[in-house]
Amino acid sequence: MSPCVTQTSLNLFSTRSLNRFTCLTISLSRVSLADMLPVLVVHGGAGFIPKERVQLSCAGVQAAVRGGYSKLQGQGSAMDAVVEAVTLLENDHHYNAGLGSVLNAKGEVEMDAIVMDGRYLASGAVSAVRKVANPVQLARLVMDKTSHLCLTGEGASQFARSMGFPEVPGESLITEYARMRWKKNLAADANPVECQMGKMGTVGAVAVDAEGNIACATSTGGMLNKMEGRVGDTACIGCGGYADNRVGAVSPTGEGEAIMKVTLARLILFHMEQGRSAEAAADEALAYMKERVGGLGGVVVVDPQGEWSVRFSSLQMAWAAAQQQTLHYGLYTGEHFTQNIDDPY
Ligand SMILES: NC(=O)C[C@H](N)C(=O)O
Repeated sequence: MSPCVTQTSLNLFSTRSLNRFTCLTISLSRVSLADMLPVLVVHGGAGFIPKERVQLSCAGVQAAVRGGYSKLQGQGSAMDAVVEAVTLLENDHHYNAGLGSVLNAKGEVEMDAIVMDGRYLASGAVSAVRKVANPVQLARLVMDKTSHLCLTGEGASQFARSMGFPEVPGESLITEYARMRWKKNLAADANPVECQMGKMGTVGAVAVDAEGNIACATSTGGMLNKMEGRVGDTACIGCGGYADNRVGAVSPTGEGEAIMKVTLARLILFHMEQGRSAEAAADEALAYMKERVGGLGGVVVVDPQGEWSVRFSSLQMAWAAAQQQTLHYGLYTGEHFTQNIDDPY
């Protein structure tokens, strides 16, 4: 189909002085739906990334968006794309998901993940799961092979074994960096939540495929030095993710307990149902979370037309998006770079 873009404007502005949120909007007028789709948006966690990890954190989200977008350009669905992107990020030790997850109070890895398919409101999740390299793929199996929405702990492990899902030694998911941060936060005067806000790193993705189907996926090691058995927002539908073909999809990151209190993903879609744009809805919900429960975080959002938004109330969030053969990416407030998706890094 020949492109019928008659006017495309890219608005990027920081409203930091007003509300301290990064505001990023792709606003397009008179663009056919076929030109806007497919689209994939990926995040690598809201927080602050130490200088020495910035470059690789940014490279990781770009690689993930390229991997997921190539699925969308082939026969892949939105679900295939978000699972591919999140799998790549789980395998990258620079993020708090899969390999490199933060450790719980006992010094062990326990992870949460969710997927949601906007066609049927189908969803699958795992919580407090161990010895699994790619929890997002196990979450997809929960969706595809069970009548349940979430399996936890040992039950999730048993299900994984029954499906022949590969088990890895728990130790193999632990990095030196994660162990160092765990030790540091064992000190009596430590503040793990504060420290975590310093370096978050949950990963997530939202996508709309060429058919207009919408999906989301999120994966995390949770909060630093959390209690054993703690279940965070990521495993909970409407909190750590939501996708509905009629409205859009959201993948959040941030302080899990705050996200759960305001059911952040569903709250954003509720605002979109009331007529707000993806950007305005995200902005309103993040502001509400901050004001009502003092929580910081970030989100990636898409709507059925392929309009997308990246918003965060934290200092940074590594993100990347792919649409119309263009790679978009950024990290700091107000930052937005673009390049052809086929060009080298
Ligand atoms: N890094 C994060 O985004 C943490 C995640 N939301 C959790 O609380 O489990």
